[in-house]
Amino acid sequence: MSKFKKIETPIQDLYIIEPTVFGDHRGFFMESYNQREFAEIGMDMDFVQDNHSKSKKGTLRGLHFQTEHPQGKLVRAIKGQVYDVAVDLRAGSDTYGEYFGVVLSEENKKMFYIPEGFAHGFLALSDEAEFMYKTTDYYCPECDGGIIWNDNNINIDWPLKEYGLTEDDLLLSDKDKELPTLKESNYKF
Ligand SMILES: Cc1cn([C@H]2C[C@H](O)[C@@H](COP(=O)(O)OP(=O)(O)O[C@H]3O[C@@H](C)C(=O)[C@@H](O)[C@H]3O)O2)c(=O)[nH]c1=O
Repeated sequence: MSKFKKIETPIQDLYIIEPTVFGDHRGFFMESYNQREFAEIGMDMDFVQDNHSKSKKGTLRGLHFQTEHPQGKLVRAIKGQVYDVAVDLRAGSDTYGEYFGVVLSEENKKMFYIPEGFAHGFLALSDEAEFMYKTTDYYCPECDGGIIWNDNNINIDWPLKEYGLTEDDLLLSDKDKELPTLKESNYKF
């Protein structure tokens, strides 16, 4: 049996992955990725890049995708917690324009697999949040695509109030403040 548990979400091909955590008097050990064990649960992809970012509470990064060289992403929080969101942008998908969000934290150790064809973003919920992820294709700055975080039609229920945040507290990059709505961009993979 695989060391990784694959949990379905309401959106096809979008999965939460739970690792097996071995705790003892020293702390814990877990495999955060194992190609063979992932293949056992039907997740047979090749990762080529690992990323690590640190964010202050209220930082919102997203919603991002690459138009060419789309990236599948295996994401997790290694410090603090984030609300992580994927938006389905696959042409012909029954759930096109719909999102699914999940809290990923240092404590719950959940991972989220976001396949190619989705926009991705997250909100840092703890004073500091460190985020690590693997990607199936390389970073391509000239392929940058994105959708604005508060798109009315996608209507993401970002958990601001629950974490003592207001919209005024949000920290966004200049680039992310200027992203179009899904309607404006009409992007489909
Ligand atoms: C994403 C990325 C950025 N960079 C550089 C470019 C820039 O100078 C600096 C910060 O880049 P950004 O502002 O785009 O970083 P950020 O806003 O954290 O972008 C990331 O957001 C999350 C939600 C994702 O899903 C990722 O795929 C990626 O788009 O890091 C790389 O060198 N390699 C990379 O893979």
